[in-house]
This record gives sequence, structure tokens and C-alpha cells, in this order.
Amino acid sequence: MYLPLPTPQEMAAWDKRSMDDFDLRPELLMENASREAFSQIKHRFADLAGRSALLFAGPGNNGGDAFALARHLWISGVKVMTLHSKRLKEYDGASGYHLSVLRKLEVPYAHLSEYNFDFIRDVDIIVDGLLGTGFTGELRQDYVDWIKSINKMGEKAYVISLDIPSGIDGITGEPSPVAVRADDTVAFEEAKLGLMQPEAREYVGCLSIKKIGIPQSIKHDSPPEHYVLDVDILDRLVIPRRTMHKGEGGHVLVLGGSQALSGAAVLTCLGALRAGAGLVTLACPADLARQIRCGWPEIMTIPLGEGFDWRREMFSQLKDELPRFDSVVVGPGMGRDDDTRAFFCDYLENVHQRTLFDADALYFLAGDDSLMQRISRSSEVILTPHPGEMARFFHVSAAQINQERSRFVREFSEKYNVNLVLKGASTLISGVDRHFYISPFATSNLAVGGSGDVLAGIIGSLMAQSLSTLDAASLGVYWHGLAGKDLENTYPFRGNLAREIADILPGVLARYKGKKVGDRVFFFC
Ligand SMILES: NC(=O)C1=CN([C@@H]2O[C@H](COP(=O)(O)OP(=O)(O)OC[C@H]3O[C@@H](n4cnc5c(N)ncnc54)[C@H](OP(=O)(O)O)[C@@H]3O)[C@@H](O)[C@H]2O)[C@@H](O)CC1
Ligand SMILES: [K+]
Repeated sequence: MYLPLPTPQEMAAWDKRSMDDFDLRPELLMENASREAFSQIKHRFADLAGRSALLFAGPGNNGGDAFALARHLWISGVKVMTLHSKRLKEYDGASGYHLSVLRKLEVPYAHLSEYNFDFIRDVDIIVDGLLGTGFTGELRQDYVDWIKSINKMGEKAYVISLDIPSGIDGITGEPSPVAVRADDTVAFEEAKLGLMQPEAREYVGCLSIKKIGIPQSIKHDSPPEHYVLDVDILDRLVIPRRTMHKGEGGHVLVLGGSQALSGAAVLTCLGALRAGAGLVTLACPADLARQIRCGWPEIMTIPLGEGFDWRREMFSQLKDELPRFDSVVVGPGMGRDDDTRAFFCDYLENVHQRTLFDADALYFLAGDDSLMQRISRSSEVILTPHPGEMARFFHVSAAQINQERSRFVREFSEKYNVNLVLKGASTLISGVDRHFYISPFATSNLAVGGSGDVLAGIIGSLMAQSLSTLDAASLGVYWHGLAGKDLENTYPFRGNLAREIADILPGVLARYKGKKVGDRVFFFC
């Protein structure tokens, strides 16, 4: 359901405890790592004998992984050349051990700085073992040059990165300033946080996670802060009983819509219905409700007051009805004028405990900290801003939010302690459980007006179906992402409508629920 995403520091701590507490030798972990990478290469090349491989071995243990892998390739009849970044006598520890075995086998090697890439004709396999989780800061110039050489040769050759493409920051996922573009990345034990950031996406290729023998108890005792959502989160949705009645599907109330933006509220209702809510009611100004009722018979309405505009006094009409709903989504297309704000403030005085705040509700909340104080520290509410909406809370630009998504999400969570979904490529969720959950999906098919409204409806629907708010957010984000990913097949150049995201929800659930994907991170290819 959630795969751990350790930072390089968290990974190093696990590594150290494996040695200190369990006497697991680093040579052994390195051997396991290299065997996993080797089996990935065998998976790609049916017949390895006679192939050629160029292995780049950096100064640390990532380089040691490459030395051990060179041995497996050599024994399988591959023509191997191992290129090392520092002088042979400087390698010690586990890397030194695997290098010494390699030398006894008389596997060819050369110092990277003395090697002339112009002599390379065709090479089948390039192994990137330059830098792993010990990489920090900006690449030194010699590494920039080596990485560029790998990428140039990689236009024709197969490139496999060990643990993480060299040059990718293990936390932010950014190339610093360049990085290896891999066909495959084999992450050892767990995927590192940086691998799941959108910035790393075009470098990682197909990502697989291979266990190398770190004891479970270590990971259990020191869990990481970040996780990536996995396909089996769909198992949270059970096959409905044949005899169920619509009341058991949950009843969602949507508060939204205005004359200019009635579509947003409709899309939220549609998202909720397609995500299985038994009943969906839209409460909005009376004339708007009448219009919407004509085109959407599945959506029930509560016409408030009269006309098309929100008014404070409309809330008194709604107040006593609130308890009959299982969840409330407030904000889509609601508008931002003072009367709407007054209505919203009255709603906050009587807030339904399971409320999702989106769109214009976030605008009001971001503009007045006293409003945020009314909902802070509630585990049942959730906010679903896009970067622009998040930016208002911090008085920064959307671009600044995108540059440091994790930091802003962390600050927000620490200040208000509510569940938060920061939308965008690789949507980030922070829960009141103090963990962070990342969506594996980054697809342009979700970058369309109304997509966020649909997501609000999906999460609202799941909240009404008795999932915890955090589970509803995680499952909703995954399901929405899956639908977007699926739309790539039909609309590789985009052009899908937001309503189509909603419409295919039941179908993608039926197709992907229960799907086994082995060690591979689903769709991360
Ligand atoms: N976790 C585990 O259980 C297991 C982990 N394993 C493997 O170990 C890897 C982590 O190994 P690690 O810690 O030795 O780090 P790693 O990235 O190889 O090298 C760090 C060196 O890089 C250099 N360097 C740093 N920044 C730089 C820069 N900006 N520009 C240029 N150079 C820079 C710097 O060296 P310097 O040249 O400065 O002395 C630094 O010392 C991990 O990813 C996995 O593959 C497996 O063996 C199985 C068990
Ligand atoms: K690497």
C-alpha cells in the first residue's frame, strides 16, 4: 500500500545498524545488490555471452557495487571494461574487497581520467556505478564530463543505474546539474526519496526495487518519513455487497458553484458519484441549482435562498441539514466575493467534522489565519491546494512552492496539523500521522481544468464511505492518477476532458485492482 522512501541519511542509518546490530558485512550487502542488478540485466539480454559492457565505478560503495557486478558479467562471458574514478590502492572496505577479486580474475580495468572514450565503438551495456546515496551538492567537473559521456553512449547502448542515476539528488530528485539517463534503475532495498520526485522522472527509466537483506526489524524500528503510494492501495475498496442500499455508499454534500463557475461543482459531484458515493447533493444558490438540476438528474440539489449569488443568511437553511451527510466538499467554483466569504465563515462556525476544503474555500482560508485556526488540529478535515493555492498561505509564488514542495508541506503540517494534499506532478500528501505520501503518477492528462474538482469529489466520496480521511486522500490521489495514466493510452497528446477522468474511474479500478507488479514500481517506466 505504501512503499518506504528513505532519504540517503535514513538509508545510511539502516545500513549502519545492519552492521552494528546484526553483523551483516557490507561485502555481503554489496554482493546482494550486484546480483540484483545482474538479474535485471539478464532480464533485458536473453544471451549475455559475447556482449560488451562498460562499467563506471565511482569512489564509494556505489562503485563497489559496480566492481561486484563486473565479476558477474565477466563470469557470464561478457567483454567487460571497468573504469574506476580513483586510484586502485585508494579503494578500501567492501569496495576494495570486490575490486581485489576482480583483479585476481584479471578483468580489464582503467582509470577514468586516463580513458579515452573516442576509442569506444559500440558497447551493449553501460553500468552507472559512479555515485549513489553518498552524493551531495553539485557534481565536480570530471563527473559532469563522465556523465555526459555515459548519456552520449547511452543513445545507442542500454544504461543501468545502480541505486540511483548518478547526479540525481537523493532528496530533491534534481540533476545537479546533469545526471545519467538510465533505461533501468535498480534501487537497493528501497527506492530513495529523490527517485520519486518529478524532477528525477526522465532520468530513472524503469525503476525496480530489489531487497538486499536489510533486516525488517531495523526498518520497523526506524521508519522513514516518506512513502510512495502503491497499487495495492486499491484493495482498500472492497467489492460491494449485492444487497447494499444506496445509503451505505455514503452521502456527500458539495457546497460550491457560482454563475460563472457552475461546472466546477458539477465535476466534483461527478467525481463523487463515479467514486461510488451512494448519494450526492449539491447545495448552491437557488437559480443555479435549478439550472444544474436540468442537465444532471443524478445530482440532488438543495436550492439556497434565491438568485445566483451566495448570501450569509443561506447558511441558516443548511445548518440543521448538515448532520445527515457523511462528508462535505466545500469550495469548487464557489466564487470569492464578500457575501460568499460570509457564508463560508458561518459554515466554519458549524463545520462538518469530515470536510474537504478546495478551491475558493482555500482562498478564504489562506487570507485569514483566524479561519485556519478553527479547523487546525482536526484529523478529519483535509485541504487540497494546487501550488497556486498553497502559495497564498505562504505569500510566495507557485513556482517557489514547486521548487520546495516538501518543505512547504512540512511547514504547513507543523503549523496546522491537518491532512493536506498538494496537487501537481507527483502529488504530495501529508497526514496528521506526520508522514508524507507521494503519488507515483506524473501525467499531463491530469493537467486540465476541472481535474482538481474531480479529485475533490473522489476524496469526498471515499470520506463518506467510512475510510479515514488520510486513507481517503491517499486512495483518491492514487485512483485519480491511475485514471490520468490510463487516459495517456487513448489521448497521448492530451485533449481529454476532466469529466472523462471521472467517467473512467470505475473501469480503471476494475482493471488494476489486484494487479501484481512484482518489484517494479507500477507505471514508473
Ligand atoms: N545502504 C546499503 O545498505 C548499501 C549501499 N550500497 C551502495 O552504496 C551506496 C552508498 O555508498 P557511499 O555512502 O559510499 O556513497 P557513494 O555515493 O557511492 O559515494 C560517495 C562519494 O562520492 C563522492 N562525491 C560526493 N559528492 C560528490 C560530488 N558532488 N561530486 C563528485 N563526487 C562526489 C565522494 O567521494 P570523494 O571523491 O569526494 O572522496 C563521496 O565519498 C549506495 O547508493 C549503494 O549503491 C550497496 O553497496 C549495498 C549496501
Ligand atoms: K549510480
